[in-house]
Amino acid sequence: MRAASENELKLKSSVVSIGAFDGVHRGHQALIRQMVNRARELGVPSVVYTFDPPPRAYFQGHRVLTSVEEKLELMKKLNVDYTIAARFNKHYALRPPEEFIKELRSLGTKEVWAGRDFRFGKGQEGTIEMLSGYFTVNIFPFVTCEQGEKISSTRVRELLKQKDWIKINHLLGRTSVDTFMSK
Ligand SMILES: Cc1cc2nc3c(=O)[nH]c(=O)nc-3n(C[C@H](O)[C@H](O)[C@H](O)COP(=O)(O)O)c2cc1C
Ligand SMILES: Nc1ncnc2c1ncn2[C@@H]1O[C@H](COP(=O)(O)OP(=O)(O)OP(=O)(O)O)[C@@H](O)[C@H]1O
Repeated sequence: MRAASENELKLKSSVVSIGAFDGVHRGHQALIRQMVNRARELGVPSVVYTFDPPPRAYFQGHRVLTSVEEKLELMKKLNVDYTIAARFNKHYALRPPEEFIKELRSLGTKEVWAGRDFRFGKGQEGTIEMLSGYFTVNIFPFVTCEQGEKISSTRVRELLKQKDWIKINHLLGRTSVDTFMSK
């Protein structure tokens, strides 16, 4: 797997998932596995397009669950071919959805895999509907925990405040104490 900044990577074809993926929790993992399987099926590279820092950390000062280095490692374990970690700053956040779509086209994007709440571009103006005008967009169903609640980075952050390691590990699908104890 290779890491790249935005605009550097050009591909003839690919299947792509885009998101903050902070925590790389079980919901993210399931979505990415599905995207990787689909890329294999089509015989094209799989791409995760993520952000450093996560947009919520940038705008709302939320605690970052996964460093960019750890995220790259986790994507490698999920057999992702390319992970793009775009530097999310003032300039980047102002990019209109059309510009982001242009960038996705330069990745030869054949299919996008995302959850139904996915938004992108300046002021979150970009929608799944807009994306569907350019690419085949597949909506992946939300993975929930036993209580039926959607697994989310937000939920992991809440549990972190309560130091509920058992639930955190359950939502992440891995042991996390070492990672978070040091922060
Ligand atoms: C080019 C670009 C510009 C963005 N600008 C904003 C913004 O102005 N405000 C905002 O809240 N989020 C912005 N975002 C972040 C998205 O709303 C969203 O968090 C991101 O696409 C990741 O999706 P996810 O939240 O489902 O992980 C931007 C994303 C992209 C790709
Ligand atoms: N539980 C889940 N099951 C399947 N897909 C998910 C799940 N949670 C998020 N996704 C998808 O993963 C991508 C990245 O999502 P994102 O990083 O915003 O995760 P999140 O857990 O919803 O974060 P936050 O709680 O900060 O909003 C999006 O396409 C989103 O729809």
